[in-house]
Amino acid sequence: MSSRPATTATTAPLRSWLIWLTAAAVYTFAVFHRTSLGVAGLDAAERFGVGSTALATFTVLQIGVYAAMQVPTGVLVDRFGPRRVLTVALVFLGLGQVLLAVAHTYAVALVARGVLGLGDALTFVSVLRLAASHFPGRQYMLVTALTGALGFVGNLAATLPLTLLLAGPGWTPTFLAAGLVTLAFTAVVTLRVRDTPATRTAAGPAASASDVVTQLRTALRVPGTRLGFWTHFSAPFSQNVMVLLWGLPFLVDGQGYPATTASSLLAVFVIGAMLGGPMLGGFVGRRPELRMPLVVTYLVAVGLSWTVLLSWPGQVPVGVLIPAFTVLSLGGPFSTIGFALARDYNPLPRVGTATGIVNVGGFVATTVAALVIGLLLEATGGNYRVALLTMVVMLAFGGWRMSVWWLRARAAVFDAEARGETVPVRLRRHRWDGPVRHGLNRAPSPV
Ligand SMILES: N[C@@H](Cc1c[nH]cn1)C(=O)NCC(=O)O
Repeated sequence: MSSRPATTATTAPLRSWLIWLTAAAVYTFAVFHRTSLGVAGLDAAERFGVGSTALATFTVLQIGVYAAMQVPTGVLVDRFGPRRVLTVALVFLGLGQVLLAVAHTYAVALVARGVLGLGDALTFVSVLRLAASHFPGRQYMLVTALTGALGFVGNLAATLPLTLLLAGPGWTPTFLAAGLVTLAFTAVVTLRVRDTPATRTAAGPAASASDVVTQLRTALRVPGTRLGFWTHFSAPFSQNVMVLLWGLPFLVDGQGYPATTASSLLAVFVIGAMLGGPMLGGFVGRRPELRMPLVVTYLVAVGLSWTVLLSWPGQVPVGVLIPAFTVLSLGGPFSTIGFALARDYNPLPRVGTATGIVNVGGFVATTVAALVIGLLLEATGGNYRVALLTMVVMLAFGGWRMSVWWLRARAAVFDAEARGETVPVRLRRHRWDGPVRHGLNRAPSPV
């Protein structure tokens, strides 16, 4: 039932690290472009003569394109190899940003952000698929976490540096330069990136529509893929919703903090994830048998954090907000355990597809939570205590589904062991695991 890695080494050579770094730089570009409207929002409103609803449409379009493209991206990356998909991603990202640079109407800008969103959607899963070929299982978690941390570099570049560029050279030169640099990076990826240590391009066989459906179904039938999906669903949405949308209004309107204090408090989310991700990745890579108990403990800590935040009488003090936000900031890093599960329980030619499925989880949860909170705020006249209860309900739902698939994934591992198959992680049997059921929970044979 285990995956068959392209590498059998216990640690990856320096060359693989350099190849991964080049691929991960594409993700840094993607996050820069993804988050660039954060500080350019007011300029965009003025340039295109639009209001806040039109601006929000940019974000909705982007998230929509991203979520819709995750499973196709996984399939494409298994079929054509990560190097080719990353090259196409850069072309979309660059063209989208160039189009935005010269756009003078809202309609053209919307098309530009859609094209850019397409490039963004192709990136993360491709980088992870490449990492799965270059790194052994015990290093994969660390590499995934480091990839996430490099995304934050793009995020940071899209804050103060971008603000200064927009205030100096202005909209067109800034976005034109960003787009052209991105397009130029296609040469670096084409020349430097190799899909596996042994081959430049690791493409799968030509596949008909029914082959693709079978590949998807097979990946979905693996309990480890489902467990990865629900882990990625449950862990990151609290962090995402706070950073992307409701963190600032909660602190300013709900808690009465000045906007400057609120912005500084939100920096905890970036710092926590950047530092916590690699630490968690390094530890879980060495002790993979502890990853699910750690996720469960983490979700309980998130539940407790929300309980404290939402039940505090009056304004929640900064001394309470910082530790609570630190806990929530680890949602992104913990969600990457979902990708490690996809990699461990699927054979290499299917890891892209499984990773795409897992990556949908967090984005579905984030979108649903953000929308429901907005609706509840409107319905209650701005009562954040009630609206943010959505987080607790979503957490309980995700935690329940995750527990169900955790038990099923464990049962599949014990059954595979009983059949004499190698398993990615040796688990200790507990009473709540029930008896071994030979022949049941049989994981699909590796393709
Ligand atoms: N959960 C994030 C990755 C991450 C790691 N550390 C913090 N965040 C994720 O799934 N990202 C996908 C993407 O395209 O950004």
